[in-house]
Amino acid sequence: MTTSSVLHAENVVKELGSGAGLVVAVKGVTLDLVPGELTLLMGPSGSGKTTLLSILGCIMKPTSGTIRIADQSLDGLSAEELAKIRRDHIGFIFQSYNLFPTLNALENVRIALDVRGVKGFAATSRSEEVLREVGLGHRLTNYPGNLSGGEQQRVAVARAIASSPSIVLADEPTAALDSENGHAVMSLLSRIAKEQSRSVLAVTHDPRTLGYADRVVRIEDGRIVGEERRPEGINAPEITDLTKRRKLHA
Ligand SMILES: Nc1ncnc2c1ncn2[C@@H]1O[C@H](COP(=O)(O)OP(=O)(O)OP(=O)(O)O)[C@@H](O)[C@H]1O
Repeated sequence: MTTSSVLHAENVVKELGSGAGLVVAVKGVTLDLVPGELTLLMGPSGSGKTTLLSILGCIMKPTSGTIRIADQSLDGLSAEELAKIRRDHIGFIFQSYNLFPTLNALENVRIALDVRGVKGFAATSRSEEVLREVGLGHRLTNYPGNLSGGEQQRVAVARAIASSPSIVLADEPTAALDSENGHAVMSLLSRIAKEQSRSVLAVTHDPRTLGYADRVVRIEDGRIVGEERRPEGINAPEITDLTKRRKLHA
């Protein structure tokens, strides 16, 4: 475990199914997430990416192994205690955005604060603030049906960061987006990691995302088979360019 690690997973194993259908989806994964980095988790279909993400996000308990988040071990915690860790430390972003269709952009973000006990004016102003941060200050009252896919995913990013989690987990965040919106969302995730010192981990198959990564972790058949660090600054020109484009489209 590194001293600055906000999440440490040690020798995590996850079995799914039972009897003849038993699958060992994760086979002894050790992984650290540190602030300020965008890490990509890449691997073929069925390699255990979503299962591992669910365990790191306290959605699923490992069969064995340990997870520490913000220096707290998750061993033996009840479902309620895990839910509290999740609420306090983790923001999620999904491939299909998972917005409520009957709530507007502001309300979709506000609801994430509401479940954390932030209500009233504080919740509204924080929701506006994060929607502005993701370039959607002019779309506060739009419903998901009246937003593009890229805009919906940016609402989902705003919702994920509204409560200032130290860890943001994203499952295929660009899979449903066209090229330009995919780049804009990755640029945003990179910015969230760097400027706000969060640990962002994104599961992806998408080669367009590579230029934004600080680190790429490769998983095959439930095991981490490789890890590369991207040289400092490799993505800087692209991000600058795409950030400008994002602003133009905002
Ligand atoms: N509920 C389950 N019961 C049994 N096996 C399961 C279950 N869920 C997933 N699996 C198996 O566990 C393995 C890992 O699945 P997982 O969804 O984590 O992979 P993935 O890398 O995210 O795949 P994809 O890229 O296709 O989403 C696969 O072999 C899958 O078939």
